[in-house]
Amino acid sequence: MSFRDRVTLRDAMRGIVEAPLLPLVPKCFDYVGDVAVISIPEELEAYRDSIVSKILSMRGNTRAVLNKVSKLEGEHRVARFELLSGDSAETLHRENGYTYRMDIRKVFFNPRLYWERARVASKVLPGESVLIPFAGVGPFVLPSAGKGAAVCAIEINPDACACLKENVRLNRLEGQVTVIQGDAEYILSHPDSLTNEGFEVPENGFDRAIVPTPYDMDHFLGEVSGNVRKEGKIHFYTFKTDSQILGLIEEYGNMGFEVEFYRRCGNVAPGVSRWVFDLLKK
Ligand SMILES: C[S@@+](CC[C@H](N)C(=O)[O-])C[C@H]1O[C@@H](n2cnc3c(N)ncnc32)[C@H](O)[C@@H]1O
Repeated sequence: MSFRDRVTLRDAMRGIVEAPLLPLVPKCFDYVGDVAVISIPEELEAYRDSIVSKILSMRGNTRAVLNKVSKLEGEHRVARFELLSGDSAETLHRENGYTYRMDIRKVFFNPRLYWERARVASKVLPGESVLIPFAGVGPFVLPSAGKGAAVCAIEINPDACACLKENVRLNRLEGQVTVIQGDAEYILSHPDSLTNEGFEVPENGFDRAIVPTPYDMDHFLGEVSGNVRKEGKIHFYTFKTDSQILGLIEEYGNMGFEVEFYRRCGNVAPGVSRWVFDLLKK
């Protein structure tokens, strides 16, 4: 069956949900491991059970269904969910050859970014030192370590940190990853704290930084840059409208970076997209 032939959830609910409400049924939903994750609009409250039954019938091994009831919230960037089916939302998710244990009710994870993460990991070279602040459960960390880099990962959410440590073990990458729980802004402005945690910072700075920046933390680029060596690389994620991009390229040039590549990696709000910039520090 080709992608075009695939039956969407909305198609599958035709004849079950009354016609005027059908456009409100999401066309698709995500899987994190064997947990299906959907956002059911309030107007479809009366159809929740039938939507859940349909989702469970669409893929045989679905163990739980989560309904996302809020946007990402707070410093940890975690949404609120209702468990509509199943006993637990803890799962093992496979991405780009690595296994991640997590419960997305406690940690941030977006399965749609798998291609972008593979793209960035493909740039990492064996023996590099790589800094990854805002590391989450490790989707940039494990593939970088798997390429033979020495990775320093910083994450503030204790639940995400615990998952990240377990995921490093699960994928047998213990020798190559140092996980530090704490505020990346504080830690990078006090480089001694990296050494105190057992990470040997290269004398001239990291070879590479991968920065999945949360909203409103663009100022963090300066902090990261101070920890990256001259001619080192920074993969910087930021949320912007199309009209802001040209100005941003100029701004990065003025900050002493060469923009080697940039691309949009998904919409996050009307008119606003997540962008990645591959920067070379001059
Ligand atoms: C957008 S998520 C990205 C997570 C992960 N890199 C991924 O792609 O799945 C941002 C992460 O940064 C963490 N975070 C937010 N503020 C932080 C801070 N000041 N220091 C360290 N981590 C922080 C959040 O807990 C969250 O896990």
